[in-house]
Amino acid sequence: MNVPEAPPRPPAVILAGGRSSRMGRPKVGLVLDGRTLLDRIVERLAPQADVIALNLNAAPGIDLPPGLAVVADTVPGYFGPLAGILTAMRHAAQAAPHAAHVLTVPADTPFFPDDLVARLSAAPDLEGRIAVACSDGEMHPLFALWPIAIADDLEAWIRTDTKLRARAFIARHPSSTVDFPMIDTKAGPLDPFFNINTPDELREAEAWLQCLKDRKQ
Ligand SMILES: Nc1nc2c(ncn2[C@@H]2O[C@H](COP(=O)(O)OP(=O)(O)OP(=O)(O)O)[C@@H](O)[C@H]2O)c(=O)[nH]1
Ligand SMILES: [Mg+2]
Repeated sequence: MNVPEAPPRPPAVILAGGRSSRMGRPKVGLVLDGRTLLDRIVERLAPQADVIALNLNAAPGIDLPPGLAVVADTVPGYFGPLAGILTAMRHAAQAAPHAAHVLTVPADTPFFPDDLVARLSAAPDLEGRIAVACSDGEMHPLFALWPIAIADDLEAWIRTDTKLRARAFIARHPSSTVDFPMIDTKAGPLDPFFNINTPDELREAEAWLQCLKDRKQ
């Protein structure tokens, strides 16, 4: 019997290298219903990814799980999320030398889909292509599979471009967008890529989490 082969799980890097200035403290350590965001992200990522690393440029303010590699930006200076993506590519080239793509997910988005990798990696003609998530008509450039081979181009872009928009970088390369559905809850549709940037959004996330729990009962 031919059992279809599962696609290889990519190396993954959790992006948490920003300043968290709107929140006022590192977002990885925020507690949502008794568990840190980092815990929640790692739990959701673990079945989908091969090796997992955490991109950080400052102390996280919490104890990190043992075995989680921590990588600071390879081009220091807070050049934005693209610097974290470059760091992810450089790290993956070392930590998973046979991988063609690296997955990135930001640390502040606790409800991201548990079939993120399955669906991104099913994008047609993936070789050499960026596969990026999208919901409700909006692209989420930090949820993507990135060809590791474009690291040098990204580094040159970071060193020369002034705006450093992830969408503009994606437009330089072949890419596919993969659409993810909203999650139905009794309070209305929840975007699985809802992200937490402010204390108000942390409270909102608590409310959404309750809706998700009610949904399971
Ligand atoms: N490596 C790296 N990641 C960054 C940088 N700036 C933002 N990010 C990451 O990009 C993602 C989206 O950024 P934001 O949601 O704005 O997070 P932030 O920059 O920490 O928060 P603010 O300072 O409030 O804007 C988060 O996962 C950040 O950690 C950076 O300079 N370097
Ligand atoms: Mg954010």
